[in-house]
Amino acid sequence: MATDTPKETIHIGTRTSLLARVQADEVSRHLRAAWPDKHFEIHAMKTTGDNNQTTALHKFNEKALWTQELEVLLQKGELDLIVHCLKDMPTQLPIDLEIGGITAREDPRDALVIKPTLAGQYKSLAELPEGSVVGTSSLRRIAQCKRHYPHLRFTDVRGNLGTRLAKLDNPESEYSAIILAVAGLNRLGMGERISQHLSKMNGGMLYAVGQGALAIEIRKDDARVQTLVDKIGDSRATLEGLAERQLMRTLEGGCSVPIGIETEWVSRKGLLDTDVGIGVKPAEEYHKLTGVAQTELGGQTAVGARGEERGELTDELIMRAIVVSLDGQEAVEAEARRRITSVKEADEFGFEVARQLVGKGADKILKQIQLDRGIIEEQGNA
Ligand SMILES: NCc1[nH]cc(CCC(=O)O)c1CC(=O)O
Repeated sequence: MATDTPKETIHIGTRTSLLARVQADEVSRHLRAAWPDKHFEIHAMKTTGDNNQTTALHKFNEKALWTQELEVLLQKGELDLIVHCLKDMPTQLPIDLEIGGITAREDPRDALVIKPTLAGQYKSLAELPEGSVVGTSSLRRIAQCKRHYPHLRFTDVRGNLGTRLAKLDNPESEYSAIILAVAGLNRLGMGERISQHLSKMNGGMLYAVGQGALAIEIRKDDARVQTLVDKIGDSRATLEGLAERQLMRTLEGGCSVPIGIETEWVSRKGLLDTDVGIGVKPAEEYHKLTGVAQTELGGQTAVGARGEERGELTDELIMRAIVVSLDGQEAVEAEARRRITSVKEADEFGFEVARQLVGKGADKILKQIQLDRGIIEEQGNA
């Protein structure tokens, strides 16, 4: 009779919130399906961010608010991988750790959730009456909202997702609505509470770098764990996530700075109607921007995907980004599109869009925010 050799155990770290546990479960389920001969064990622990629910997030100097305690265990070998919301990860990781992969991204948009007693009457930020209080602690959300909805007021709301919803739902609370990530609500099965899905096109709100994506942090050069992660990573989510983070890193953003982003993949095979270079983009300019080939079609200059010539799909990433001043008065926007097939290209693309933003004055907005923050914090300490 064959003796059962014990399965190798892989230790997964996560935070203790319900959302964090659901996310770790999701990743562990994918890992188990991909690696049935291994045993995956989840360990949940509190981080600095979990232990302090009152201080406004942007007042923390420590950027590794949600990650550090777990990273120490990963470094010691007590954990083999950590599941994080990509959005909560600092752009600079400890030198000996890295992102091993990013799984398929949930809906990255922001969501408007309205107080139950008002939800029948109002459906969007634009409809909320003058002076309504919207709860959010995110400078990015506040700055973009102030820009488009000067009739609303914004107040901090902290705590995990359940706590925030409970504060909103309390009929005595000041909040008429709160803004949360769609992804968190969906993962907890509360997507039906969403009144409005916000985007650049709908409400003029761009999401946070990494929002809606789960990243798996591992020890650098840990080939054993990297092999496990490779089977569950999603190449598009990984490349777009890394491109977004490179933009943020270049702008030295961190989660405390109002940078909004949208990334979108476009798959193209052959010529698209919109590529015919009449009334759209001069083909030559398009070629310079994208490297995509030009052809002559019945006297008209047209541009077509290089992929057509080789009979393959061309994957292009569109990135839209915005940097907004805290009062919403100033904003700088950029948009670019490029074929991305490697981490190197993703990094270059993020860097290029960041440079475009700086060229338009984003650095001045960011500098002013640093100055303002100094003043705000001094007042807070008085
Ligand atoms: N610490 C905030 C945080 N980090 C990740 C999410 C949502 C889920 C995600 O972006 O994957 C949230 C809550 C929110 O913004 O509503």
